[in-house]
Amino acid sequence: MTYSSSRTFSANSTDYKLLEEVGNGASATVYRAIYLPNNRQVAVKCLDLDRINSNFDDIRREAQTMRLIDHPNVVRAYCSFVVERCLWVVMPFMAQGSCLHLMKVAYPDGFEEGAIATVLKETLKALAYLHQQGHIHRDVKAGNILLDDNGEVKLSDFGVTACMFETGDRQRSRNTFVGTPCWMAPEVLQPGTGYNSKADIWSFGITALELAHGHAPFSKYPPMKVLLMTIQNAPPGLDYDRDRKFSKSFKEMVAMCLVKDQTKRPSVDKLLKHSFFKHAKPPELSLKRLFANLPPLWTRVKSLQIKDAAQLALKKMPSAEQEALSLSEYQRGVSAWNFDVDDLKAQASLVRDDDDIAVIGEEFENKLFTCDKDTTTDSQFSKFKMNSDNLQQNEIMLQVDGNDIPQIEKKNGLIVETAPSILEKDMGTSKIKSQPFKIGKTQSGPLMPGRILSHSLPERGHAFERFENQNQSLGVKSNRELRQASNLSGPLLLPSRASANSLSAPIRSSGGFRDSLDDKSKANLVQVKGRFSVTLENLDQVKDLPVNSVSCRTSQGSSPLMKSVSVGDWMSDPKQMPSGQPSTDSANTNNSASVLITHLQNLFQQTSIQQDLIMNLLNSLQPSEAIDASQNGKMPIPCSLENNGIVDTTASEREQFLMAKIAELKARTTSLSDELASEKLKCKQLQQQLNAAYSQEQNGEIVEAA
Ligand SMILES: Nc1ncnc2c1ncn2[C@@H]1O[C@H](COP(=O)(O)OP(=O)(O)OP(=O)(O)O)[C@@H](O)[C@H]1O
Repeated sequence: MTYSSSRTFSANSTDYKLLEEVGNGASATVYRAIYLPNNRQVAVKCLDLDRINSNFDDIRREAQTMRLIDHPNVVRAYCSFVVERCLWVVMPFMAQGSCLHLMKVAYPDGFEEGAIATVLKETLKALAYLHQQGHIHRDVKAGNILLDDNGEVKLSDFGVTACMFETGDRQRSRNTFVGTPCWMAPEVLQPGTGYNSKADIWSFGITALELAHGHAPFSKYPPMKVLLMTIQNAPPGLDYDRDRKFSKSFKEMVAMCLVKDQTKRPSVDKLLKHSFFKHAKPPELSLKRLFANLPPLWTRVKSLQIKDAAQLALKKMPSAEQEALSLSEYQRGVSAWNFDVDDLKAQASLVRDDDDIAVIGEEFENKLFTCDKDTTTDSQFSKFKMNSDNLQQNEIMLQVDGNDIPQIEKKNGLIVETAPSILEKDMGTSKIKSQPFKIGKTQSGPLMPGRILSHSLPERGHAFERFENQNQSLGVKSNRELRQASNLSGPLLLPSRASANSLSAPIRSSGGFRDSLDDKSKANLVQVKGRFSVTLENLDQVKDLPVNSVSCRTSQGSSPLMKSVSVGDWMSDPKQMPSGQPSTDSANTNNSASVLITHLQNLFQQTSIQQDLIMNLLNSLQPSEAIDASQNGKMPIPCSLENNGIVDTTASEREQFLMAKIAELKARTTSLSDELASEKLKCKQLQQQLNAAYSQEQNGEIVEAA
């Protein structure tokens, strides 16, 4: 494939001498080069065909488009041809590189207003030309605004440019999804909306902010979060206080571009008439001084690369440090009694699957965000990897679904947090009318095996509240209401054992379930205390636990996320208990005292932890929360029903009901706490006795040996 717009340049790679690298993009490396036949300096952009998503037709279109471009403010392609697995595009060399590069090197906080006005005005001229020709650039950003030695400004990179006239006017509103998240207009991010050249105006506004601050708004966030923020948040702009140094007309011009409704954005021609551009100086006067004292472009690029490499090396921490970080994150999650929803959001935002990306906006609450190691880039997934690697085959999934509360799951069978409660399901149906509080059926029941101990539910309620406050516009409110219903009045449910790191191996829920224990479990029974039975069948597991550590909170190398949701998960389902350990009787004196001591030490620790957990739960279950929630209109009426008046229960009844449930839950938790306290005491005494027995036994052995 060869396209040449000028006879001056051949499509023969041997005619070009590639010199220094002057830029590196997502899909290409750009070199300064010499065209040997006439010794002219050019830039050669080498697009790695294996790295780019576009198919051959797209690439050909790109080359064709560039070839036809002819405007002083647009970088044109002299010619393009394929060399091995690369497409070479020969262009004019822009000796000062991009505005982004310049900011990185010398203006980290952005340019001053005069320079910005000039750069933007020249860029607008380029856009005016492109739009006139029927093109949408779709990738307007500081990295694509190039500067030459004389201050000339050119818009470059047609990697994602599409020609609106390709297949007639119908293509004016395209439904494809390409570009760079930070600069992308809301309508581009929302599938099915369709967009047109006004998308470039939004990107232009973002570029204005980028030039003013040195970075684009939201640039520190991962892509998915940027998408969400672009759709959900008010448009970014120049701040009255923070951006005091900028003129009112600049602020006004930016605000005009960054209007979410694309039809309300000005055209390029209208923008060019804005007062902000009226006094913009010509480039040679305004821009040359920006790079007057800087070394040549390639030297700057090189030193930037070295700096970046050094930073990258710093980030690549040894595994011990990673573990320490993992530990600290884990402790943070546990001590705060929640998992940080912002973290979850951040992780949800690491989604790479385009299908998932394209499900934002109005449909948000019905969509699934999947964090998948396989479909996420290494850097994006680094945190996840760090967290989940230690859980071996398990992956974590965050779901946001219309019917389900956000769920954390480990794939491959080990469930950390499962499907929504019966209540949540039921409340979404018309059954609600006759059984508005079906939860009552379960809330006072026994500890349920195989389900979740929602030890952090109140906190999670708050956490999700934060999350949902940000998502009100997306209609997630109804989900919160459903969730809170279960949070406040749901049964105290015990989960399956989530992982080997679960803190409560030796304690099993029994109580009313004692009879249901299988024979083997009964044989292993050491002690029944209230709702709990202590068996010896987990002795091996218990031995694995660090004897002198405070708790599994300090165990290293596990997922903070997983732990923060799994701490306090209690083994409760006899069927799910690991079996195969030798059956032992509680009175079996064949067990050596040392093993029992170890066991009891661990038991003691476990009990302390459980007690801590319960105390925390108690502390977090303040009735005032429920009152607050009800006053804020957050009580559990599903939106769909609330609006059409099917639900006839008044707010105060619900409030009373939930208050009663809280009180009940609190009472049950208190009793559990008491039981644990007494268990703890008992363990301590047993331990002392066994310590004494052990030392006696040792003394006896020594005497015997003597
Ligand atoms: N003609 C040119 N002259 C000088 N430098 C250039 C030229 N073209 C590109 N560069 C430099 O190379 C960098 C990367 O180029 P370009 O943006 O075309 O690559 P890309 O892979 O398409 O990037 P992205 O997809 O991230 O926009 C630019 O930011 C700029 O600094």
